[in-house]
Amino acid sequence: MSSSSEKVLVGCIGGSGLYNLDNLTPVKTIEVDTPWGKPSSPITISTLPSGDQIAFIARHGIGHHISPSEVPARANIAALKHIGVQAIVAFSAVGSLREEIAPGDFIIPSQIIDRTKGIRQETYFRGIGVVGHTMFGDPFSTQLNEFVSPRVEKILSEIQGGPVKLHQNKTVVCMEGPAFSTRAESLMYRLWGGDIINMSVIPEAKLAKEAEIDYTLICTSTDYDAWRTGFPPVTVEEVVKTLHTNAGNSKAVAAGLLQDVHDVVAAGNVLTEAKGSMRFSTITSPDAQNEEGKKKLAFILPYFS
Ligand SMILES: CSC[C@H]1O[C@H](OP(=O)(O)O)[C@H](O)[C@@H]1O
Ligand SMILES: Nc1ncnc2[nH]cnc12
Repeated sequence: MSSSSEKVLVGCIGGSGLYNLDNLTPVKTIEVDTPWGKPSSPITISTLPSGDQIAFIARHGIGHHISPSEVPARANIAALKHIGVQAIVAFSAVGSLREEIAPGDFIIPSQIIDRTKGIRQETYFRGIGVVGHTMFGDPFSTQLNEFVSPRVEKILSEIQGGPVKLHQNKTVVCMEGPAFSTRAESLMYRLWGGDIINMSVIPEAKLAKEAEIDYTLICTSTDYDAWRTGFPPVTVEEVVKTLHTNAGNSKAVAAGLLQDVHDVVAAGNVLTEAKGSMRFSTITSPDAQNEEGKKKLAFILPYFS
């Protein structure tokens, strides 16, 4: 446990069912305006028992009024980066494409198949006169995934009402929604190698890469989507059945994990890949970079100022 500091190094994004971390101690909410608009919700700053602070955003807004295609992901990621966040632990409710991933299980994916439809604002590098191509072969922070996985596994093995199973190194399909998949699509995703499905990891993970933030996604399974013959396809009613238990378990995981994540970020010698990575992804020569575009980028990447 570290000594308390004022810096907010770690952000948490809550998904369906996870609209607050009320098992931590909230100290204030802050409104951050970004060049890409306002985040989904005010940012709640809470303290961990050590006194260290973490930042929380509800992806769909408090009360869940923002549909997956309309989440202001650029503002969410930019606001967190701007207040100092270097690592994000995000949560997501997902459907299972595999028999062995049961409702209630946790999953930490390592790969993504993007099935969004091009209607989301998925990059900071468009229309600004600065061209950047981020590395996305490993869409999550491999270093942060490696750091959190054993810790989440331990927390889930000891959790009240548990143990709860953790699956690692899985592939998440991100669909556009808001309607759920057809049976044919669900079967196709299985053939493609998809293990779980949601509507939110794209563009969140991509934008975190562009903002040089280590990003990991902790998923909770709520249903078997639409691929199982002889069973009805997923409905919101079915998702909601496990959402409450999953949210409780996610809060316990967050409480048990975030101090360690804060400490490893503060140590500065383990999560080494993200910082400075976009310097090498920008192909526009410095003298050709648009000044207004650079100003916008400097909100998240100060070396553009
Ligand atoms: C309520 S079912 C579909 C909805 O749930 C997931 O949300 P989140 O990833 O924010 O937990 C999924 O991505 C869809 O947005
Ligand atoms: N079956 C499903 N498809 C897409 N997103 C989901 N979130 C939870 N269950 C889902």
